[in-house]
Amino acid sequence: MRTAYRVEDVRAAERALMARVPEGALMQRAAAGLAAACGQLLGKVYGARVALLVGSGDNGGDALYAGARLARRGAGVTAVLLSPERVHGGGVAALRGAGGRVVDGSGDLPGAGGAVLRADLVVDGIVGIGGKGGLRPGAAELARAAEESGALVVAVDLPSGVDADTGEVRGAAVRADATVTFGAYKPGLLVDPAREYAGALRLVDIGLGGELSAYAPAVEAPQYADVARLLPVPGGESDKYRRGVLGVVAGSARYPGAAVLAVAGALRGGAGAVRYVGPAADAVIARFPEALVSAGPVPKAGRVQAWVVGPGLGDGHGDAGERLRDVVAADVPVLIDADGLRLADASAVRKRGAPTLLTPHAGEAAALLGVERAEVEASRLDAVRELAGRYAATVLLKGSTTLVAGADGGVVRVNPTGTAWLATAGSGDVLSGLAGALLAAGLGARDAGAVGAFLHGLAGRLAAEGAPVGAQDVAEALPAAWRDVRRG
Ligand SMILES: NC(=O)C1=CN([C@@H]2O[C@H](COP(=O)(O)OP(=O)(O)OC[C@H]3O[C@@H](n4cnc5c(N)ncnc54)[C@H](OP(=O)(O)O)[C@@H]3O)[C@@H](O)[C@H]2O)[C@@H](O)CC1
Ligand SMILES: [K+]
Repeated sequence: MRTAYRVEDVRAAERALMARVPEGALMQRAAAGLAAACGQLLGKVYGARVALLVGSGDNGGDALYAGARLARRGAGVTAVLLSPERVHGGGVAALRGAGGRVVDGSGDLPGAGGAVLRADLVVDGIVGIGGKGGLRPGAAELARAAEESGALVVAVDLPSGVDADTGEVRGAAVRADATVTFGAYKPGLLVDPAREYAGALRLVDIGLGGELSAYAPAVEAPQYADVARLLPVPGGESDKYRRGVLGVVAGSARYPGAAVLAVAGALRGGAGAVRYVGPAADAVIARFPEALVSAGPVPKAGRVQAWVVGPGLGDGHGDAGERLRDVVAADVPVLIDADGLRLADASAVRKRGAPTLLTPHAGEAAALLGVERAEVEASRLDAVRELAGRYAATVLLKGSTTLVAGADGGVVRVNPTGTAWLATAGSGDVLSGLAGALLAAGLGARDAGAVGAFLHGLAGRLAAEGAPVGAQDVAEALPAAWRDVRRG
């Protein structure tokens, strides 16, 4: 797992560690890691033009000490100070001692902007975990100059202007090609919209690991090995029931395709068998003769270990409402998606005894929360936690960084395999069948959501290879995604 910790926990761990190491040692470790990363990105340090954007806190101190190291290796380094009267004194002295230049960036001074515009590399040390809100005007102007310069931009600890804990970007922020972060990832580096500003991530070990083990991460991103451990690979004793039989209530006369895609996601995603219940039975059986289909009712469908309900149900007219109620009342894990989210009775969902997994996209989450879609997109971590609490359910919030939160308020999983090519009609139906198959195989709701999102993202990438794909292609690529994960 790639783990990210809350700022207050990082700070507490730093305090504990600082009490045991010489003064300034942590900043020197940070600066050494930062300078090494900058050197690698530049390729050739000697003769490179480097501009440091230096704020008044320790984030600026890191930039100054790293700048001094680059200057000693022959780079031409200019520090632009946003508040010359409140700057890290030791850092300025070190830079000057190494032959670096210092200019006043607090006013409208041509020297400051010029240094940024001419730079090969801009180091963003405006603000780190001490930041509040979007960048202030002077800092925002320098961030714009950095973007216009075409230089490589390396953020120190965090891109300045993004919220470390929530991933929110409320106002101007630095857009970095790479972010060198210290001690631990911060949640905002893994979650959009902030993640998009961070570029490639590099973690510098400053010795915080032991102290941090006292805290639980706020966010974690599963890696290949984590997902491989959770894959329900059949053994010698497996039969279709042991692998998991999934019931699917999806599709309508108007939207039969949603049923076909959900069943495709389940069968390609590892279900031992799928029982489809609803009006799209003919369409399902025509495409998947291995599916067991019936028109209903749900209680007569036969034994299943989990249900998926919702994709393509439409407005809930006819028997659809009854099928939905029966599934919500079932004593097995249930995944509710799409129209099912809108139509399900919230109090019946909350009262369920077996695990529940809700899989809204931002628009659906916004409707459930009674806020604008843009608000959910701006504040995805808050939104997914809030929904999970309200529904006493596990919630998978789809999007560029898909999130999975449990009702217990614990660590939120973020999926690292997403791709914009997955933003295509029916792709969510495939995910619901896939994650439902994982529930039926016995994974808990958080694991089923996280593993489903990981495989779905990977399948999307494999199917797309940089070109458009349809949802069926994504379903067809699921076995390849499985193989990829098992190979590591
Ligand atoms: N502790 C450690 O062991 C280690 C810490 N390390 C480093 O220290 C960093 C944390 O340093 P920090 O606490 O000094 O805060 P920091 O991020 O520099 O920001 C505070 C300054 O920013 C300003 N400011 C705030 N909001 C702003 C805005 N929107 N736009 C513009 N300015 C804004 C704010 O101004 P003020 O509100 O005071 O006027 C204040 O002056 C951390 O990220 C890491 O890089 C490493 O060396 C490893 C060891
Ligand atoms: K920064």
